[in-house]
Amino acid sequence: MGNRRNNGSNASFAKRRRKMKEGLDNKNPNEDTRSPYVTTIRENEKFVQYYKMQNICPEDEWNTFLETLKTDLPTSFRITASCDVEAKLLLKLVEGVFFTDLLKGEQSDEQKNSEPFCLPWYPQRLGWQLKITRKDIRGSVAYYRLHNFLISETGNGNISRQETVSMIPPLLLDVKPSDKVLDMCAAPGSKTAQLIEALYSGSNSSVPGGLVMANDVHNSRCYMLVHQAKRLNSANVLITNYDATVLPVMNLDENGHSILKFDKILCDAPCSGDGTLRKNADIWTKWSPGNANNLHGIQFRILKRGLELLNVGGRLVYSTCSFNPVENEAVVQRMMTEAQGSVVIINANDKLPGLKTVNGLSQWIVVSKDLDVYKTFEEVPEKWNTQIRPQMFPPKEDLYNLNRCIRILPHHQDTGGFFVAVMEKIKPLPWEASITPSDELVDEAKVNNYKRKPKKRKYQGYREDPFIFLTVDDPVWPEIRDFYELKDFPIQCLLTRCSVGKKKNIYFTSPSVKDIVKNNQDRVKIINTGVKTFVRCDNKSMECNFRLAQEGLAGISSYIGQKRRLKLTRSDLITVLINPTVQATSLNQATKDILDNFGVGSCVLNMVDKDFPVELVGWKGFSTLKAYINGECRLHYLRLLGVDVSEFDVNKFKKENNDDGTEDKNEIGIDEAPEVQVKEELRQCEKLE
Ligand SMILES: C[S@@+](CC[C@H](N)C(=O)[O-])C[C@H]1O[C@@H](n2cnc3c(N)ncnc32)[C@H](O)[C@@H]1O
Repeated sequence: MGNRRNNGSNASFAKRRRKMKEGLDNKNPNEDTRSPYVTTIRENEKFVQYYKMQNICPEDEWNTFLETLKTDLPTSFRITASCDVEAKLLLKLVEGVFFTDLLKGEQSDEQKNSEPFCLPWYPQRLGWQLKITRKDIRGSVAYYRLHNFLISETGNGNISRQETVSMIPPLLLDVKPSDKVLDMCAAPGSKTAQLIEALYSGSNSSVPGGLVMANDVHNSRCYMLVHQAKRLNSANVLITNYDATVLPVMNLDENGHSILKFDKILCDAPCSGDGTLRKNADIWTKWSPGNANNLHGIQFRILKRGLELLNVGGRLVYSTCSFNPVENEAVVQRMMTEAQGSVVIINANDKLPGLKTVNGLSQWIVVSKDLDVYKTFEEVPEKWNTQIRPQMFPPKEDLYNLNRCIRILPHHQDTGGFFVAVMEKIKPLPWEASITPSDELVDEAKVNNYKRKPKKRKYQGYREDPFIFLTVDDPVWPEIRDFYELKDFPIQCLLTRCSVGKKKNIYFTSPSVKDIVKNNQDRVKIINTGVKTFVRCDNKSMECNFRLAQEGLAGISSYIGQKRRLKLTRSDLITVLINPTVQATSLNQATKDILDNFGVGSCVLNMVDKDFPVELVGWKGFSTLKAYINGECRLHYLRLLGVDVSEFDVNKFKKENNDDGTEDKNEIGIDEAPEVQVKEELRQCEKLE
């Protein structure tokens, strides 16, 4: 258990064998030169003593709890819920093609041990767990197809590989399409992705009314959020870079008369992370009770700011991946004391039927980093007074229903550990009652001025380009509007990041996000927003200098007229998806006839099917048609259309064993940018003439 081999896979062995053949390496291939196993120590006496005293786990389960913590974490993933139709089709594939062999019929021992199972509490059967680890999947011949599928669909945002317990907090927030949602400590963003998906799931609009603001204090980690948001192609997301304890309020108008308060807030606080011991085994050696004491203060301040930014009637979920009551119940209790009845803890236990949890604690112990136990703050020696605070101690009686919080223990469902509290704000916080929106801004300005005086703050990370919104008199607008026959288009929702020179990419944001960015970008550090929608492609054969981008198509499709739309049959669409470029003559006669009179350039390819409507960006050449989408997206739609794409799968095990170095993969994807292709066609026509 817990063995890690440094750089010693079969793959590297096979590679070396090949190199030998070529005379590049004169080592004996039969000699195992791999470095020895490095054993990770999964023991910590203080951890055992501490948590036994804390009673986080029933006594008779303690040994199983501890033994489970020492094992590797199984793999889990979930299917993206944004689009119900696609989610159902993907689920059918997962349960069919990928899991049939594992669920029934002939099974190897390897497969028997790794049976996948559906997480009973995850809606619509979209959450899955396998009994084997990610490393096992990567290293298993039986699983290469599933592994390839997961990677391929993850890249395009159709599947998310996410730890099982991490899926819980966003579900408990119960996000609706119209909700304004804040994710305070969001990076790397697996929960943010779930929150974004929830906006779309059940919405009857491709641009829901709500939004997700994802924030993180670390500039570099904010770019992980940009990556997450990009996978989901949402116009309803903005990413900010702030210390969540002083997250500024957002103006909704120029004068600051109206400010943004959120309906749902996720406060997934930074924590000591001992719930992730199965994944991050190095925590075993670093673990100390002092870590939790040091984090309690910031966790409390983040939670407090969250509740300040929450609407009355709104819901906040506080979560950590730590077992420690000092980071969990003690933080919640401290907040409840300050909130003086304006916040209630609601029962998280019955919200996800099938999820096994234990109730939050109402009693716990507070210790020094040396494990000295203190019953009251008065007993704490002065030297620990900055680390151990009076508010960390448990209440004499549980006035706030701390037992309604939940803890997930690893041995109950073969997962990581987690803590969640669901809170609702039922009236303004005591110190909010007399504050008007403009007071909040004035107060904030005072805080900022005060902060700036002693030390000029250095700008952290990249300086972002401004977000420049288009207006009706923008010179590029008429050509875009006319070419795509855009009707009643909210042009004020289009933006660029180019302050000088030609506009390159044009992004689309939802109206709600637009208002926030416009009214705050001068005072708040916004890292990213908008989904790429129009891209400059200077091509003389096309009447407009901007092509459509697949990423933004869903958001603007309803405004696009018929002139640039092409209806395809199912078989036409499959042909276009399989081949990088298709001659019009190889399509259905009716499609070919339409194509004869269809102008060159960017267009929308529609497969009109009541069960599975598909809409893709295409490119009409002089006599050709192609889908202007990436290779993974092609594979995704081919899979959903029921085409067997296994010929495009790379069997890395087989590939490694090919002594001649040949690959077994058929490539799929765009071979050349359509504009290059058109130029080539033009040259060919000129030659013929
Ligand atoms: C537990 S992780 C969040 C995981 C994330 N919610 C997810 O599901 O992918 C905590 C995050 O909080 C961020 N963080 C730490 N201190 C913060 C602060 N004062 N304000 C905002 N974010 C903070 C860290 O950079 C880290 O990304």
